[in-house]
Amino acid sequence: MTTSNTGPDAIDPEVRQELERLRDSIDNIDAAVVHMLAERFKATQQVGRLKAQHQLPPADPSREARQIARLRVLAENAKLDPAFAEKFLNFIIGEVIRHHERIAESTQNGQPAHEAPAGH
Ligand SMILES: C=C(O[C@@H]1C=C(C(=O)O)C=C[C@H]1O)C(=O)O
Repeated sequence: MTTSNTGPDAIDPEVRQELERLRDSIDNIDAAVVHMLAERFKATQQVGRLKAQHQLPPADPSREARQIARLRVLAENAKLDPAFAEKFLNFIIGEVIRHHERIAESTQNGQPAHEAPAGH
């Protein structure tokens, strides 16, 4: 990235200060999102191991439908686009199901369900 319309020289100092303040806030929110996602994946990995040990299927579409309905209401109340919230949750759930499939495979192969970081 050699060109940018937010380079320090081009911006009024007051505008730059406001931009920095907002970006600090965005950075804090992004950090919180990462930490919350890490906690969520820790919980879903445990669900995956439990399902594998008891031969339960990796995906549970009825649970997903309830989560999506609930999240859409939460999003609407929070003035967040419910379609975006649904897409975001589906993206995460898709990754969780892939993890559960992998845990089930390795459990069937006699390997202990190991503690790989989520997404690996
Ligand atoms: C975590 C679970 O497994 C899957 C993943 C889900 C999720 O990430 O919220 C929800 C339902 C399942 O398809 C579960 O069954 O609770």
